[in-house]
Amino acid sequence: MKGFLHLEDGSVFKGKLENGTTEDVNGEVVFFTGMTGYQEVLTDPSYKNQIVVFTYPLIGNYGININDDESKKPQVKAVVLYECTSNYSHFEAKYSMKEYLEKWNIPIIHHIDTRAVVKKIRNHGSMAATISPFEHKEEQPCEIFENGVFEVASSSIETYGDGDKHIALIDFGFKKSILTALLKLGCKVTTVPFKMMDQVNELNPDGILLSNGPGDPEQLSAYFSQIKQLVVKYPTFGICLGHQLISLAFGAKTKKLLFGHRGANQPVFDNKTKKVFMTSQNHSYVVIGDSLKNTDLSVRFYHINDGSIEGLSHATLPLLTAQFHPEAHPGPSDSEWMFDEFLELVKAAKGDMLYV
Ligand SMILES: NC(=O)CC[C@H](N)C(=O)O
Repeated sequence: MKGFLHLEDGSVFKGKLENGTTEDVNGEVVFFTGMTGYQEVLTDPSYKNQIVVFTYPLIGNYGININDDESKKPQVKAVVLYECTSNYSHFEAKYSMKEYLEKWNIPIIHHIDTRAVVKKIRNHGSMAATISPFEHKEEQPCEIFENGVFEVASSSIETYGDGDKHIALIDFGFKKSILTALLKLGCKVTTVPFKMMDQVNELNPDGILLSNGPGDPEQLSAYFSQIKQLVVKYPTFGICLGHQLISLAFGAKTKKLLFGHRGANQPVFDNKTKKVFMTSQNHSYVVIGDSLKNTDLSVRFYHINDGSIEGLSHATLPLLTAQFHPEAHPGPSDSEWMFDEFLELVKAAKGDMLYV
C-alpha cells in the first residue's frame, strides 16, 4: 500500500508501506550509514522510539538469524529504506527482514528516496517524523518523545558466568554484545537495572560498567549523585550513554549534535596510543569539551571527522569511557581491546573502598 513519510520541517516523501495500519507512527528520524548490521540496529535498545533511515540501498539480503539480536525484540519505531529484499541468502538466516518486522507490527516504508531524506536531516538535524498512509496531514509532527530508557531497562538483577572478577553491568538498555564481551574475558557479570543502582554495593563487584541506552542523558539527572558515588569507588567503564552519564555526574555538560553519528566506519583518535581506529557508533549527544575544565576528566579519544569527544579518562581514578561501541555488533572490532584495558584496571585495583 501507498505510504508517506512526513518530516517536522513540512517535507513529505512518498513510498510503499508494509505492516502499516491506518494509524500514524511517530518517532525521531535518524540515519544509519552502515552497509550491513541491520539486525543489530533494529534490536539495539538505544534506538528506542527512533525511525531509522538505512542509507545503503539494499537491506535484508542476508536475512535475520537467531544469534545477532542485541535485545529480545526490535526496538526501532519504524524503518525507512530503498529496497527491503525478501530474497535473502545466508546459512544462519531464519526469516526475511519483512517477516521479522511484520511479526512485531513495525512499519517499513520502502522505495523512498533515502538520499533526499538524509540531506534534509543533515541540514535540519534529527527531526520528528510521522509515517502515515495519508499524504495530507493537518499538523506537522512535533518533537515530543518519551524517554525510552524507562522502557528498555530490565526490571530484575541477573547473574551470568562464574569468573574470578565480578562486574556489575548497570543497565540502561544494554546491548547483549557488551555482556558477551565481558563473559568472553572470563568475568562473572551481574546486570543491575539502573533504578536498582543502590544495590550495587551489596554485590561487592570488582568493577562496574555503565551501559548504552536511549534518549537524552540529562533526563537521568536524578541518578547523577549515585553514579558518582559508584565511580569513585570501583574501576569503571562507561559506554555511550554510560560515558555521557559519568561526564554529567562529574559536573561536565552534554549537547545534542545536529544529526548524530550512526554507522560502522567512524574514525576515532586515541590520545594515549596516538593511533586511529574505526568504530561503530550510534549516538546523538556528546560531551561539551569546555565543560571538562572544572573536572578531573580529560579527553582520551576524539572523532576525526568533527573533533567531538569520544571518550575520557580521569586524573586519579581507574576510569575508561567510550562514546563509541567497543563491543561492535554491528561494525569493526578494532576497539575490542578496551575490554582488556578495563579488565587490567579491575585487576590492578586492590579491594573495596580503595578510592574514597
Ligand atoms: N548508544 C547510546 O548509548 C546512545 C546514547 C544517547 N542516547 C545518545 O543518543 O547520544
